[in-house]
Amino acid sequence: MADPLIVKICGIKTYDMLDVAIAAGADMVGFMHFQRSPRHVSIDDLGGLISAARGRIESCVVLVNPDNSCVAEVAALGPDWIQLHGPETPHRVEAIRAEAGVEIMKALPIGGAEDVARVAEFSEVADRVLLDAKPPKGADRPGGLGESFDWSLLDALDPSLPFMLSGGLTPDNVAEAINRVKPLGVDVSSGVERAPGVKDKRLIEAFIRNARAAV
Ligand SMILES: O=C(O)c1ccccc1N[C@@H]1O[C@H](COP(=O)(O)O)[C@@H](O)[C@H]1O
Repeated sequence: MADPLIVKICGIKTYDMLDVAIAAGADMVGFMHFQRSPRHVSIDDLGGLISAARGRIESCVVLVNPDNSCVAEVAALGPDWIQLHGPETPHRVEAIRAEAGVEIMKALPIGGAEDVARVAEFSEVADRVLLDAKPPKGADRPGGLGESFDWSLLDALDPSLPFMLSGGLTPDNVAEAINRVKPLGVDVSSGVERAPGVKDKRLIEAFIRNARAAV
């Protein structure tokens, strides 16, 4: 039997939406810790959200090119995962993984064949890779822009490399994405919001329902 699809709802900021994601059957939630994000959660608030998730759903804190003190501070809160969503090199991912002692998901921007060619080196040093759309030049953040990428680029990927898919997923396109790309899991933020940083219960439920129905 195929592995069950992992569904991650990212950019959760409130206890209500954490409860919604859990009740709707998500496997993971992501909390952003990046000042420029409309989903930014402070260190103080992260602690409470991670504790509220513990034992109910896997939690993941999203960081962008963090320094060692930020990694240590976040790891001490006890999330299941840290997602690295910046320009971290394979060497840096390896160092953070050793330092943090939690599982590491490395997000990689995909905009062309050269980006697909780099996935394998990160698969060796991270516990999981997440493939996201490459942000346009001048974007003020490296993700969470609701932009998708050309999924056919992934045809060139070694089929033995598992990955999660993100970037512009919505309740309307998630089934098509799953059938086309056959990812280990799917990750969404903007596509389940009614405004930047404001999650919508019905969209979260529809996203998870449509993702589960696709497999
Ligand atoms: O959400 C953000 O603002 C963000 C900021 C910096 C790095 C990553 C960010 N979000 C992550 O990007 C992917 C795709 O998001 P979307 O569904 O296209 O909006 C996802 O992992 C977000 O959590």
